[in-house]
Amino acid sequence: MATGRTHRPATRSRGIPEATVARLPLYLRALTALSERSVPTVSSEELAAAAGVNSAKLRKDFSYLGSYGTRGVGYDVEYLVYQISRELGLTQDWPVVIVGIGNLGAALANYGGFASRGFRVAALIDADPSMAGKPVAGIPVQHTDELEKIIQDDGVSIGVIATPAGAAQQVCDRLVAAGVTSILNFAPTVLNVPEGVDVRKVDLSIELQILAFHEQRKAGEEAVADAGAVPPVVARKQQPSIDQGPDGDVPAVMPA
Ligand SMILES: NC(=O)c1ccc[n+]([C@@H]2O[C@H](COP(=O)([O-])OP(=O)(O)OC[C@H]3O[C@@H](n4cnc5c(N)ncnc54)[C@H](O)[C@@H]3O)[C@@H](O)[C@H]2O)c1
Repeated sequence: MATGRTHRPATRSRGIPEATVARLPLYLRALTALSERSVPTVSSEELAAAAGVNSAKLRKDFSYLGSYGTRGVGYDVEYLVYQISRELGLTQDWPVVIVGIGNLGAALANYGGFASRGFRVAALIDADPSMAGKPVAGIPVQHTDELEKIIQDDGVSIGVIATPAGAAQQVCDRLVAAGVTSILNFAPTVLNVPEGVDVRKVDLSIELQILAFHEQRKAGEEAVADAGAVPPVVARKQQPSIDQGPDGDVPAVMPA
């Protein structure tokens, strides 16, 4: 769900395009829901609808995984969950640190969905000395003085930045210098990172601005229709609908 900046090429070394990688979590989410309902198999059409992706694109994506399904039966749900999890690197535990334990950092720390997807919150770090030792989501907050030690001791490679924008670059530099190679940035600022470090950026206000743009356009079209003019059907058809990205999928935030 993040708009990202990455130094990786558009196609990963194992030949899976980045656009496919960005859709794998959508398939996994839909498959996990099917698995929880003990559904054994699923057709490409059903899974595509559940993931909000076009079914031809889904079949193409799965062909990169070497998964073709069985004609008349579909895909084995459990096996696909395993295959996609393995491809995304989720079959191993990923310790994650969250830096900046304010409103957002605390909400992220309390979110149970990380752990259930293989992301263990290894540490919560904040610059405010009065927070040190106070538990958030059952984990004591540690001071930023400890940042390098925590990352090295825990072998952390993923850092989440939830500090004010003005502190984000400095936090990012420290994380990277300590060995972090993937950053999820919630602060509204562009981070500069060296080659080999991936940054994904989440900004919900940008998403709202995009929705506002579409709302404004819809309102304009309704005004034209109300005035008795012919609605611009052709122009509308050429645009993705508001619940679809340009690829026909439904990201909350456009994949990079
Ligand atoms: N991406 C989004 O959709 C989204 C949504 C909400 C907030 N935000 C952003 O997330 C950030 C946090 O928002 P918030 O409401 O939680 O703010 P907040 O003020 O409640 O929390 C910020 C925390 O960061 C800590 N901090 C400040 N400098 C630090 C540093 N150098 N190292 C470590 N910790 C430091 C502060 O002590 C504080 O606890 C802001 O940048 C905000 O704009 C993004």
